[in-house]
Amino acid sequence: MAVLLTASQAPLPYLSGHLIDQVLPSSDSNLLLKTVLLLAALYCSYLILSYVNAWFRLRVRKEIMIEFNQDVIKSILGMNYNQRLRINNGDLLSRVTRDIEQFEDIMPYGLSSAVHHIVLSLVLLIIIFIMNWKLSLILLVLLPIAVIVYMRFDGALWSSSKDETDASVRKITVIQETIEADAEIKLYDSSNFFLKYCRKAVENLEHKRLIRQLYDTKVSMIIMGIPMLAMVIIWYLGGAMVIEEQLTIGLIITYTATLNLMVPSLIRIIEFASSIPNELTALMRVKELCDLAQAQSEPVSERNTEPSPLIEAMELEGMSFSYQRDYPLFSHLDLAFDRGRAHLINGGNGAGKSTLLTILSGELKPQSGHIKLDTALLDTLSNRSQWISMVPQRIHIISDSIRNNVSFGMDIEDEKIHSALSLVGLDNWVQRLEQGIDHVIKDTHSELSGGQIQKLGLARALLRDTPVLLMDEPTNNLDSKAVKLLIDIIRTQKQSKIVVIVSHDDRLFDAVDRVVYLENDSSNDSTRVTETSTRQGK
Ligand SMILES: Nc1ncnc2c1ncn2[C@@H]1O[C@H](COP(=O)(O)OP(=O)(O)OP(=O)(O)O)[C@@H](O)[C@H]1O
Repeated sequence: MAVLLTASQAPLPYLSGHLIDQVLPSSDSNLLLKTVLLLAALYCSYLILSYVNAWFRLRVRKEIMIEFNQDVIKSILGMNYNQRLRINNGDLLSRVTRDIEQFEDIMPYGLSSAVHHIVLSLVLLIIIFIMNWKLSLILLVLLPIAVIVYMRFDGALWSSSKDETDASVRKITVIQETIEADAEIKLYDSSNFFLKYCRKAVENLEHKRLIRQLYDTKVSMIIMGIPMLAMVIIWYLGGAMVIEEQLTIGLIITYTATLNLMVPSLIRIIEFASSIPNELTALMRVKELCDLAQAQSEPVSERNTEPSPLIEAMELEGMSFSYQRDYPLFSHLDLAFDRGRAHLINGGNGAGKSTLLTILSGELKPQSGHIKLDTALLDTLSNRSQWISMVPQRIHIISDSIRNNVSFGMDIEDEKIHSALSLVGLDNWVQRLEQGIDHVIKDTHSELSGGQIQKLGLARALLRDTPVLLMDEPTNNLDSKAVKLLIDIIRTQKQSKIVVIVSHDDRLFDAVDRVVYLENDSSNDSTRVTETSTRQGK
């Protein structure tokens, strides 16, 4: 369809020249006016055709890009924690967001645009060749020169724009780091150092920007200059041919109109050709990511009998795990957590507490051993979220309503959301908001306090009401009133659930029944459970 539309646009310059040639010899000014009006109508129809063509291509692109982005997100979500660790989450994020925008030209929309320009240029060339091959040869010689010059500048433009992007990312990072380190900058009186640090980044960016904009100007001069040169040559040679009666004025008009149509198309074709290597690299990187997700997402082989909702115990059997091949963090660890007690995991920094909790949640897979919920193996359960909920150390708030932040995809009645919010002490805050739980958190960084974020994460986990509740440093950012609420929550929850908490906070000791100490074993570098104390929780 797009090719047909394009091909129908190409004879326009010829038609205009031909009509002028019919009119001029008659010296009839009325006929001239009519012909010019007819030409104006033809040009209008050309513009309308161009619009329809673009509309058609954009519709196709919309459908394809929605599906494509969905597939990429699905692949990313299909990755398990271990795969993400291998790729490195930060890298994953920047790779996908940058790459996915980069290869639009080689997606069908971009391809159809390239095909449009190639077809248009080819048909135009064929028509003018049929009209006069001598003059067309001049165009054929000039155009490759234009292409070579343009590509020379386009390459430089591309690398300078890349330099500018890098410099811009660096500047943002520096400013972000300065904001984040604010307290320490003031504490260590290092404002001057940071001012210099920022100045250097901005100077670098501005320098790169200057170079790029100068290149930009040169390129646009060339883009304008080459067709102008071609036009002058056509007028001179064509004029001479008109004097010798080898050519008509209408044909010169045809040539200039052809040139005007062809130059933008040729530039687009060159841009397309020069961007292909980068776009292919971006596409391959996204494909590699999707393949990795598909190849490594371990299929749930044998489905196990699901445990009863009232799980008695969660057990680790001979569990070994290491982030780096030769440095095992856990070696053949056996550990059990039973229902009716709150278990606190304590120990030094880096002992592996958060890792252990992530393994218990099923997010991180140990290299060997099993995690069992009663007799059922955790990694064979069809729906982990039905059994386990977790308050992680870093809670992610999305720019959406409080309702969606707490329900997080669950279809749940307002009443339950309100009662979870009230359990964690957020009810007064929500009541003060005009929209209540429908209040949209626009700026997740500045609108909420650290404590509110922590409480939202807690409400999110409690709402799930699963037989296993895991919490990683749940007292983070909580004031003493909120810690008391949390202690009440732990005492209530442990009656019907397995509650495992990782914390350094002494205030939680009274709320738990058992403390498991993790300690680094210097003899083999792995972690061992050095003490398991049973205490009387209240
Ligand atoms: N993604 C990772 N890649 C490689 N090593 C990691 C990763 N996450 C944690 N580690 C390492 O594993 C060890 C245990 O980390 P973990 O965060 O589980 O300790 P922790 O006991 O929770 O520490 P803290 O009390 O400081 O929070 C540390 O040596 C840490 O450097």
